Amino acid sequence: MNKHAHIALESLLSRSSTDALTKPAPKGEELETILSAVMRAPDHGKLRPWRLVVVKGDARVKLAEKIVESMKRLHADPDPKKLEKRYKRFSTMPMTIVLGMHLRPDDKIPLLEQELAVGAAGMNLLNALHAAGYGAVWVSGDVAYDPVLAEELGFPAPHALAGFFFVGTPEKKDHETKRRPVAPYVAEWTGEPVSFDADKD
Ligand SMILES: Cc1cc2nc3c(=O)[nH]c(=O)nc-3n(C[C@H](O)[C@H](O)[C@H](O)COP(=O)(O)O)c2cc1C
Repeated sequence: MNKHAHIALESLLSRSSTDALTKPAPKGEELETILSAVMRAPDHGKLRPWRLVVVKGDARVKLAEKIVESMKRLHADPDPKKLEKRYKRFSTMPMTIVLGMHLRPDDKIPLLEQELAVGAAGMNLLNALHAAGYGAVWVSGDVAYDPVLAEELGFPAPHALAGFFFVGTPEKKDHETKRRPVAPYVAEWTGEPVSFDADKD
């Protein structure tokens, strides 16, 4: 394996999520390079259904307020502690990138494939952030499926949100979590239906 392949694989194999994030978050040209990784996501029909919304600085507080409003909309009697926790997370994370989906329900490309392409874009974003030395975590929660919040962020139906990426510098240098072996999730098909050790009780 050549050196570049080794470095790229090491990066893929060592990524793990963290929400223990501090400043700095990427900015300027470095951020643009990282975001460019979404343009390498596989994409049936060249629809490019992913959209990235960068939320930083004072706008974080505005987003946190919208998140709390969404929670109040979705729950008749929301737990004040949960409201406070979510407000704090969204208002203090160094940066949040909202991953939106620009969906075309009438296109010949099935909606699921459009959503899968956005998922692949999200994965590329996480990997690019990690490769550049930043930390991140992809979160959703029911607010991610609130059409009113989606519209407030620029995604009126049929467009929607795929989630929120908290982005920053990992507080712990070695935050990497243990990687599970892949063998239980792999099978070779030789003519009969396969089964996986991962699915055995
Ligand atoms: C679409 C999507 C939504 C997610 N939403 C949440 C969430 O709301 N809260 C959470 O703790 N993890 C959520 N996760 C999982 C984390 O992003 C992360 O993958 C998980 O904590 C495992 O960490 P790892 O990426 O290091 O394996 C979500 C993942 C995906 C793909």
